[in-house]
Formats: sequence, C-alpha cells, structure tokens
Amino acid sequence: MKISVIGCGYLGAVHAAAMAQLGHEVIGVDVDASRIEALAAGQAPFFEPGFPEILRAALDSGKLRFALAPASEELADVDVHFIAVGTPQSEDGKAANLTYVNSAVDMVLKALPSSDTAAEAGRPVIVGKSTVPVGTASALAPRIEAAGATLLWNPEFLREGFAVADTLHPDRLVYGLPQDAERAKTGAAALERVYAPLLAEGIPLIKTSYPTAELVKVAANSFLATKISFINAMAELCEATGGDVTELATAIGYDERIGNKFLKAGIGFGGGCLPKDIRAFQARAEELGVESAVSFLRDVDAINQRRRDRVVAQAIKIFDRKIENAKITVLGAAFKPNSDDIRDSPALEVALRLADAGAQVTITDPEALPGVATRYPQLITEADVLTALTGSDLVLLLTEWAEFVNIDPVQATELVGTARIIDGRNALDPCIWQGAGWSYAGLGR
Ligand SMILES: NC(=O)c1ccc[n+]([C@@H]2O[C@H](COP(=O)([O-])OP(=O)(O)OC[C@H]3O[C@@H](n4cnc5c(N)ncnc54)[C@H](O)[C@@H]3O)[C@@H](O)[C@H]2O)c1
Ligand SMILES: O=c1ccn([C@@H]2O[C@H](COP(=O)(O)OP(=O)(O)O[C@H]3O[C@H](CO)[C@@H](O)[C@H](O)[C@H]3O)[C@@H](O)[C@H]2O)c(=O)[nH]1
Repeated sequence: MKISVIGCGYLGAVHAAAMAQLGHEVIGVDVDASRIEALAAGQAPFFEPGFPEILRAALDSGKLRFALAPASEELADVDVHFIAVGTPQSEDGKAANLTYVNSAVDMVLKALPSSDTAAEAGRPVIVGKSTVPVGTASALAPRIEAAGATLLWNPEFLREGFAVADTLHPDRLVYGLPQDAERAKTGAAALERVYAPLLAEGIPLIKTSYPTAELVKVAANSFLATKISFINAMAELCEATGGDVTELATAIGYDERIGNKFLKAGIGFGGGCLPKDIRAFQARAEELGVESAVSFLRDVDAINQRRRDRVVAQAIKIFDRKIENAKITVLGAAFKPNSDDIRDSPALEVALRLADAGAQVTITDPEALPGVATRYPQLITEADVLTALTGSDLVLLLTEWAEFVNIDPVQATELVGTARIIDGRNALDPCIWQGAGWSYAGLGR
C-alpha cells in the first residue's frame, strides 16, 4: 500500500520506517527541513535504539522516502495518511495545542485528488496517531469526509527507548471508527491491510468509536502516571516514618492485581507524553463539564512535581543552605534511560534549579548532552562520566542509565571531593555504596 506519515518526530519517523519494513511504500513528510534532510540521508535525528538500523534498511529497500511539507505531489496518490504531528501543552494553559494536527490535516486535504470516484469509495483514509483531546476526531471528520476521504483514530502506545519493538509488536491496536457503517468498514479494511502482519501475529484489535479510541489513549497514560504518583506518595509516607518504599513496592507488587511494573519511586515522571497528557485531559474534562471525574489528576501532577522539589531541598540541606559554588554532578539529563528526550525531564529540571541556587552543576548523559549544551549554558556538560565525577561535592543520580548504575563506587570514591550521593531513582544498592565509603540517600528509603 502507499502510505504517508505526516510528522517525523519520535513517533512518526519510527512509524514510517516500521511501515516500510512491513512492505509498504512510505513517504515521510515534515515541516522541518533539517530533519527531512537527515532522515533522507539515513541519519536518525534523535536517539532511539534500533531505529537507525530499520531506517537504513527501509531507505536501501527503496520503500521509504522523505519529503519536505507540503509535498502535494507526493501525497496525491497515497492510500493511507498517518497524522503523527506533535500535540504539546499550550503555552497559556493545560490544554493540548492542536495547531499542528489541524495544519497537517489541511495539508493532506489540499493534496487529495478531487475525483468523484474517490469520494464515493470514501477513500483515501486519514489515520490520526497523535494523542488528542476526546472530540477531536468528530470535529475533524466532516471536513475530511467532504473532501472524499475517511478519518480513523488509531492511537499509539509506544514507549521511547522501545519504539521499534512497540510499533512492530504492540500490546494492542485500537481503531476509532466513524459512525457511518459503510465508512467504518472501508476505513477498518484499509488499516487491516496496513497492519496485516501484526494482526496475523494475533495482536488484539479493538474496533470502537472515535471518542472511545481517543479516551483509551489518555486513560492509559493517566493510569500509568497515577501508578507512579501513587508509589511516590507512598515514598512521602516512608520518608515521614522511616519506611522503605522500594521494599513496599516489591511487597505490594507480588499481588498480581497490582503488579510490579511502574512502581519505581524516585523523582517522578517526565517526557513528552505523561505530563502534558494528564494536563490536557483535565482541560478537556473541564470543557465537557466533568472536571471532577479527573480532578485526582491534579494530585497526580502535584505529587510528581513535589518529588523534584524534594530532591532539590535534599541537596540544598546537605550544604546547610550554603550551596553557592558547591560542585554538584548530575548523572542524567534525559527524562528516562535509552532516550535523548529532555522534554519535561525531571533530571534536567533539578539540575537547572540547583544551578539557579548558585551551585556549579556538571551534567552528564550518554545521549542527551547536545540538546542541553545548546539550550542551557548555565550547566557544565561533560560527556565522560568519570571526568564529570572528578572533584564533586555531591553526586545526584537522576536518570538510571546502565552506565551510571554500574559505576564502581570504589573507583568513584577516588575521584570525587566528597563521597556523597543522592539516588533520585532508587537504582543503586545502598549497602554497596555505603560499604565503599559513600554517604547515600535514596528517595523514600
Ligand atoms: N513520543 C512518543 O513516545 C509518543 C508515543 C505515543 C504517542 N505520541 C504522540 O504522538 C504525537 C507526536 O509526538 P512526538 O513525540 O513524535 O513529537 P515530536 O515533536 O518528536 O514530532 C512532531 C513532528 O511533527 C512535525 N510537524 C509539525 N507540524 C507539522 C506539519 N504541519 N506537517 C508535517 N510535520 C509537522 C514537527 O516538525 C516534528 O518533527 C504527539 O501527539 C504525542 O503525544 C508520542
Ligand atoms: O516506575 C516508574 C516508571 C516510569 N517512571 C518515569 O515515568 C516517565 C515515563 O516513562 P515511560 O512511560 O516509560 O515513557 P514514555 O516513553 O513517555 O511512554 C509513555 O508515554 C507514551 C506517549 O504517550 C505512551 O505511548 C507510552 O505507552 C507511555 O508509557 C519517565 O520519566 C520515567 O522515568 C517512573 O518514575 N517510575
């Protein structure tokens, strides 16, 4: 099939290469010229394990190409257009900014051939993958149908760091379909052809309405965020009582109804998804007059923000408030390991707040430093972790990359000025670090 992917960021670029790997003829389109140039040359514009390999294989096979928006000619004879542009938090509130979705849809509609036959068949199909407020698909559909196309919403659940595997082997596929039965049938059939190899694997498929599909996505992210904030709330209780949240998490996680995933207490969640999605959900619920149904998300967000405050306060307290010019080393800038994404990164925010307080902060990260160095000159960036540790008065482990978790505390003792560490991800063994002469503080343990 001929497929387009509009928006080639963390989601779209991987989706485009993955669809080419499934055997489709794919055109990736973006408004960012440097991004298109890099992708067309086989260079991944961001760090995502396994992506460079599938990108190059797809380009070599001739199945994948990239074009700068509006790419009207390239889009004219496409069967399925995937919309994968960003839906960031608005600058002036919690709601999602839908500007990019609207312009991507406009661009596709302008490129469509105005043939009556296409209109009658209800094709091509436009498939929303971006995370949007419930009601977006219903609002877009009339315009799309009037242009002779059909709209489906097919939310994406990939995790950064596992994007390739999650795209090619997702836990489930969700199709939000139009109300009109004929349109729904044609649209679903087109998407079933796109995903045929996945469906043949037995991946569960849920066919539902637009609003349910949109809600599934934000409900899933809200649940995950709530789980993390729940365990971080328990960390606060452990801090007040001398409990150990890591042992508590292990113990409750043995109950299969609870499960042991997403129960890692620490400095909380960040990234380009969970924080903005729980806020957009609250804003949309408010518009719909059902704000109280998700008012708990305000607490989820507040608990999450408090973890960042807590670790900043912990660091300042260590220096007895005399933090000016203290040499602090922050291990990690990305919002999580195996990603270079610094959007709403808890690690980066803590580093910046300590620098604001007057500390001399050196930050290291295996992949995220280029984005930090260009935007945050107040931080010292150091690629070599051992150099970053040298002469440090306090080390903070804030993103649990394997290379940080595997640091030899005995070797590190020789490098630092004072052997003091705050483990913001509870990722280290306190006994081993204390045994090597470190003063160790976790979060909630
Ligand atoms: N990143 C993830 O892990 C992930 C997972 C699931 C869902 N999502 C959702 O997917 C969407 C995209 O997220 P992302 O992380 O890939 O964002 P991103 O910022 O990495 O990428 C968005 C891309 O869209 C491009 N773009 C903007 N307007 C455009 C237009 N009119 N035409 C063509 N390209 C345009 C931008 O230049 C950018 O390259 C968001 O709604 C997000 O919530 C993301
Ligand atoms: O027990 C845990 C698990 C995660 N985190 C943090 O939570 C954040 C988000 O982690 P994760 O969910 O793995 O990352 P994302 O790549 O942002 O993926 C989420 O957001 C995507 C975009 O919507 C969804 O597609 C995914 O299903 C959803 O997991 C990160 O800062 C993690 O450090 C914790 O603090 N404790």
